[in-house]
Amino acid sequence: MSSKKKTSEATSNLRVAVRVRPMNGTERSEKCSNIVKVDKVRNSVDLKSKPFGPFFRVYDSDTTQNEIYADLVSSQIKKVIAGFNCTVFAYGQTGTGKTFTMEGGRTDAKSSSDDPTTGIIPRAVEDIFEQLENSGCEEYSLRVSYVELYNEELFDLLASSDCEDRERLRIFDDPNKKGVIVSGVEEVPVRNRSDVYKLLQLGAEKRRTAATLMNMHSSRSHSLFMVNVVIRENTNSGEELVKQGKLNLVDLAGSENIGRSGAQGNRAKEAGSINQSLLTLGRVIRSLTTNAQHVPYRESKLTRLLQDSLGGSTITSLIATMSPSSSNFEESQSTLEYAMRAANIKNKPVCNTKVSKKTILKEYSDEIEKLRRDLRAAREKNGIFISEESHEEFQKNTEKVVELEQRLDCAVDGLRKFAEDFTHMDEQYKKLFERKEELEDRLRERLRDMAVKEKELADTNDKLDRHIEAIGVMHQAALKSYDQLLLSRDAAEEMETDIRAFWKKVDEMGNADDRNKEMVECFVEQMTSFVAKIASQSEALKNEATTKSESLVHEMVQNKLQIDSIAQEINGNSEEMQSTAFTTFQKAAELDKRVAEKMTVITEENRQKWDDVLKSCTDCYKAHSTRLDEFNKQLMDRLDEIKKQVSDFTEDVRPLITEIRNTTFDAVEKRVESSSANMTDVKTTCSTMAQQLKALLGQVEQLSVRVEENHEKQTIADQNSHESVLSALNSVENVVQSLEDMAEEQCDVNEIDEQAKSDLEGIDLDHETTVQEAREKAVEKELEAKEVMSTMVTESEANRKAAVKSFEAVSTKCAANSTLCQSVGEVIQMKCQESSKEITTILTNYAGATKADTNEATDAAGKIHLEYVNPAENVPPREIPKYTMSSDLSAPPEPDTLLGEEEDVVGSDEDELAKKKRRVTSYVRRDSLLDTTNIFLSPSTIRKRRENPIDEEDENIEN
Ligand SMILES: Nc1ncnc2c1ncn2[C@@H]1O[C@H](COP(=O)(O)OP(=O)(O)OP(=O)(O)O)[C@@H](O)[C@H]1O
Repeated sequence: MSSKKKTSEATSNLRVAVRVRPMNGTERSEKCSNIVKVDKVRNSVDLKSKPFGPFFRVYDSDTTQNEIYADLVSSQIKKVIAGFNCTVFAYGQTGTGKTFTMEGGRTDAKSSSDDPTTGIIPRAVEDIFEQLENSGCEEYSLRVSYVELYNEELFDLLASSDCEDRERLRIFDDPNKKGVIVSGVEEVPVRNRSDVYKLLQLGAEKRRTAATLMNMHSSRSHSLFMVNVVIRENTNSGEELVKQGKLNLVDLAGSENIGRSGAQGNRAKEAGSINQSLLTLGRVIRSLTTNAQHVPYRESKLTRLLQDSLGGSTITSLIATMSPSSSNFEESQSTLEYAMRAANIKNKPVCNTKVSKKTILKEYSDEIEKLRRDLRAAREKNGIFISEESHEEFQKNTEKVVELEQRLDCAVDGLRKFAEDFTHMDEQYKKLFERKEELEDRLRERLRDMAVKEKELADTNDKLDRHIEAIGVMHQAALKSYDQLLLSRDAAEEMETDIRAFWKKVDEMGNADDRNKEMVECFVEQMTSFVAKIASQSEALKNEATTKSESLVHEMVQNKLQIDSIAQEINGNSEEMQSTAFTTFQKAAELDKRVAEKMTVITEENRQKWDDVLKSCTDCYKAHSTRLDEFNKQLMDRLDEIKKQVSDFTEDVRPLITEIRNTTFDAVEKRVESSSANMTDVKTTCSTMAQQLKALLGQVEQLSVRVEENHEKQTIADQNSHESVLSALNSVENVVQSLEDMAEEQCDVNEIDEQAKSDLEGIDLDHETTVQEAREKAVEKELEAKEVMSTMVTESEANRKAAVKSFEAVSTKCAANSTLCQSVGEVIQMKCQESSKEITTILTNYAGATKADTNEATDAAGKIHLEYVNPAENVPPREIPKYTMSSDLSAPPEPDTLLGEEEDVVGSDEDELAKKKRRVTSYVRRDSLLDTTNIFLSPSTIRKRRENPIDEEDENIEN
């Protein structure tokens, strides 16, 4: 009611979410591209890479209806139940999914579980019911109203009247609140979930839709679905408090480009009206976000209806829907800008406080009374308007009367609804009370039952205590028996073990005796055969040894004879070697001597010849040089003479110059001829000298070959002198050659003659020096050769003497060895004969002794008589002694005697007790009987059986 006090929360921004629907068939067929990217991390949307946001939430085309509801709306339902007013509205371009988001995909759905495309409105109502039930709230009332705003006219979608004559609804400002009152709207009570689906279907049928180019079922109006929740609480003082919350779910008509949507006629008018109201909404949003002084709520009915949701005390969420397609770029951009702006709107949510029933009734009656008064006054006022001028005022007053009447109707209607709600909640309370009574009766009955059961339980506990006591006594007795049995059984076990060991030993001894007897018999047999074998083997050995020793002696005699002959041979050989060596050494000495002498002679001859050759060579060169000098001199004289004649002629007879020239030419020719002749002589002489030198060279080579053949050692020593001789001869040859060359050259030029002469002189000089050096080297080498020879002769003499000495020593040793061979051979022969005799004697003795031994062993083996005593004879029979039996042990007390009489037990309790009794009995029996009869069970087996659950034992016994 108007006078309800409210508690406020902190300021909060409008919660704006953006939802992008999937591409539709038209967009896909037109091959439009996706220009929208949803960033769920940053809660922003990129449109053609331009970012918008951040928003409260962003949902891509894959997001389900359920996800959006759970994420965005569910929390608001809690607030509604807590007493807040909440609004969720969808805004966006036509065909982008506002109706799909708010209402869902199907109109015939029966519940959200039946259809996953179910929208926010049905889910919200379902959720309200669920949350009310879960919160344990028993007294509540839900009313829904559903209106549409079409062409700036408000119509009730739940009114019973037909489509055509639907009554327009009026809106009044609520003087006490920031909102409006919709006069005459149906507020249909909803008692369960399915009611909502029916109402939605009814509303959807009435809502104005039409096919446009953008949407086959385009909503041509804005729709507002309102849920009013009234909750009653009863205080301890018996006061009734009422709490109210309201949920507005708004599906706006889509903003549209009339050109693109193809709207014409009525459709174009609708679109214009839709765009107009959306424009006003935009202006309101802008004013709210720019802190403008005036907010134009009153400019459209839409903004009047949403006044409290925009900048008021309502908790508001806006879902901006958009297409991903490039074809809707501009509309999408405008939607996102709109959403960005709306996100800045600040609301101050206020919680409606709980008001008592009395207060509400008083408020209603006060308001109705006031309205009646006002109405009366207005009607009375109408009665006094008589003049024409006051007609306008009359008109105004009439309107006021009508408004007051409607307000009064509203207030009365409100009171009626309140009374209805209360009646409904009273009914709920009555039902609750009845249920409570019923529950209390049941509780009392249960308590009575419980008292009886407690008594029975106490009795049973007593019995159980006695049972437990009895079981304890039996258990002690059984334990005692068990301990006794264990002791007896341990003793018996020990004895049994001893007896078994004894019998085992007796058996083992018998077996061992059998085996020993067999072994001794076998041994005697083996010994006998062994002795016989030994005897025969020793006889054979004796015979074989005799044969072998005789053959050995024979072989030794042969060997001795061979050694004798070898010794004699050594003797002969040593003598022969001695004489041969002597002769050889003598020959070698002589040879050495002869070689030395011969070498000396050859060397001497060689030197002599070499000297002669060199001397003749020197002489020859000297003579040649002299003759060359003379020739040169003659040549020069004659040239001087010619020169003189030529100069005389030139001076005396110039006209005869030609003749003189000819004469001179002739003279020159002659001189050249004579020079040629001289040259030929010189050449001949030179070639003769060369031949002589070559012959000498041949002799020298022969000599050197001989020297090489005679003595190899001398060759090494002479090698150096031979090489020097060869080099000297080479240089002589070179000189001869150069002399020949020079002689030829001299024919042409006097200067060359001069040069040749001086060269020749130089060569002569060199030659002499070389010859002299060669001579000196030859003398040196000869001395060296002689020295080597004498050293060699001395060494060979010494060697020879040493060799003779060693030969003598060797031959002496050979003779001694030969003698030793002979004597050793004789000793071997003698020893062999002796050994042979001894071996024969030993073997004879051994054979005799072996025979005696074997006879003795055979006798001894024959004398062995084995005695066999059976250990199993004369021993007590194999019987296990008898041990203490269960009858000798003190029997455990019977459980019946311990438990006493059970006459007072009846019915099923008797069965129960009998069962327990049986279990105890079986337990005792099992412990006493099983343990005593199976005396040879191992302690671990018995322990295991004791530890088995009684029920299992029971089963075994019963089986
Ligand atoms: N998220 C979605 N997933 C699947 N289909 C969708 C989705 N959103 C919208 N649609 C489909 O797109 C079509 C248009 O959606 P809807 O009628 O809800 O748009 P609108 O915004 O209410 O349009 P108008 O403003 O013209 O009434 C429908 O067929 C609907 O089923």
